[in-house]
Amino acid sequence: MATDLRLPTSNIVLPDKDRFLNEENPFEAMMSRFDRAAALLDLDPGIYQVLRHPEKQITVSVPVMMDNGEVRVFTGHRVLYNTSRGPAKGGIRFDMAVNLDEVTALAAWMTWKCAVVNLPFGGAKGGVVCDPLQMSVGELERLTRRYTAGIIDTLGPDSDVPAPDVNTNERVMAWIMDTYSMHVRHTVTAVVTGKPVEMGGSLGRREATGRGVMFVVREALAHLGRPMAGATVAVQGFGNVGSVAAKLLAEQGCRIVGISDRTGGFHNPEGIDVAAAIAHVQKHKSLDGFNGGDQLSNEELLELDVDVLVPAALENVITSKNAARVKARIIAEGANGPTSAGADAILEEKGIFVIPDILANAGGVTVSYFEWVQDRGGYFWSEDTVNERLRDIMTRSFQDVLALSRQHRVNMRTAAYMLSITRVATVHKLRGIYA
Ligand SMILES: NC(=O)C1=CN([C@@H]2O[C@H](COP(=O)(O)OP(=O)(O)OC[C@H]3O[C@@H](n4cnc5c(N)ncnc54)[C@H](O)[C@@H]3O)[C@@H](O)[C@H]2O)C=CC1
Ligand SMILES: O=C(O)CCC(=O)C(=O)O
Repeated sequence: MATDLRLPTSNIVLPDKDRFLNEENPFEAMMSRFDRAAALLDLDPGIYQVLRHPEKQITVSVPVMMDNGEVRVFTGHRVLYNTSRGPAKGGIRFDMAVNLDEVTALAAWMTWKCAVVNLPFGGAKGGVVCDPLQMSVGELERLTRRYTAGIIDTLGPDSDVPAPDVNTNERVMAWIMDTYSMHVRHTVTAVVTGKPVEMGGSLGRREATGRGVMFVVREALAHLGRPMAGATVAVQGFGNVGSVAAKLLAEQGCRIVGISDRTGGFHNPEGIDVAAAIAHVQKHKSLDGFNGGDQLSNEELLELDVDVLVPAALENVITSKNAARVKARIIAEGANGPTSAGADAILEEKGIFVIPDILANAGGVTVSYFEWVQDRGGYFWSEDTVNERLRDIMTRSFQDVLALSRQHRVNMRTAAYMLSITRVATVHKLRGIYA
């Protein structure tokens, strides 16, 4: 007879949700999806309580000597949401909008994301409240090193492994790796992923999130019986995720008819030259001044009549305020949390097929996992091997979530949460721990 893994029923009172009432609070957005899936799973009440709370929240003050001699003190956070399945994994962002609720939500999303693609990681996220676009390279390096020193106790290849996110990149990861290695007095490449290839980074990591978006869009179009060739696509955000997704979707025959970044966007029904847009951004740091077609706002881009919409910039760009006007047939969430919980029902009613963030943008952390494996093994793979293994994981995960959504007659987001919560809860039960 199989071992009974059920835990004793808990009588802990449900937490007060009042402090998360705002539709656009990312933690609320995450938690309302979690609650819906948990209810369908009939989750053990004790495990339900555990999974509603972050394991650890760290806040540090980060003093930095600016180039003009002034000392400024920045605030940084690192949140470990759940580590039952393995070391905490998740990016670090530098942005003025960073706050503890947002970082906690992003850390929870990392937990579900790693589980949905079945990586042996827990979830974490970090952030520093700053405007990196206004800082010199020297100031950014000092900020990064001091922030790393502030959170050093959590970091390590077996405990907490950062990666790039909004406004951070390979260079920032190199500084984190170096600062950590100096503290422990030997080189530890596996303490961060998304590093330069020359120092233990993986081939294919830079493109991995956008490539993963391309793979799930390909699966979704096939599922809906639509051809990839000629499918029209609009992409919001033209950074790491958006620009690579646009490039690879165009290579697959899609027509990229809309792109945007923080400076605004362009619409061209004939198709935008994505390579030229990437070259423009490399030279000018934004799409501003690019000759890409008719100018349009970010709000208008989201409402274009396209086959596929890829929000790949920020949270909460599709909310109950504009969801009714979204005309895309498929939304592939390249960003984390681009759709508010309030928008979910509206999109579902309109019959829009949403590939949720925790699945659609999991390509990045999947290749981060490959990088961690390669660093620990000291043996590096070819780019083709990385891309093939990424394709296999993204395709299989899409099909796993689709099968569950059909079985339970729920949308893809609820199915993705159900799959990942089940995987995390199962490990909690097996380990016999509540925290
Ligand atoms: N880099 C990665 O591997 C992963 C990133 N993500 C998520 O994807 C999203 C984008 O991340 P990255 O591409 O890495 O960041 P990035 O910093 O490389 O690019 C961000 C892009 O968004 C644009 N943007 C900023 N504010 C905007 C606004 N108000 N309206 C329109 N566009 C705006 C920027 O101009 C830039 O083009 C974030 O939600 C991030 O958490 C998710 C998984 C992995
Ligand atoms: O590559 C990673 O470890 C995490 C990337 C990330 O922050 C994300 O998927 O949101």
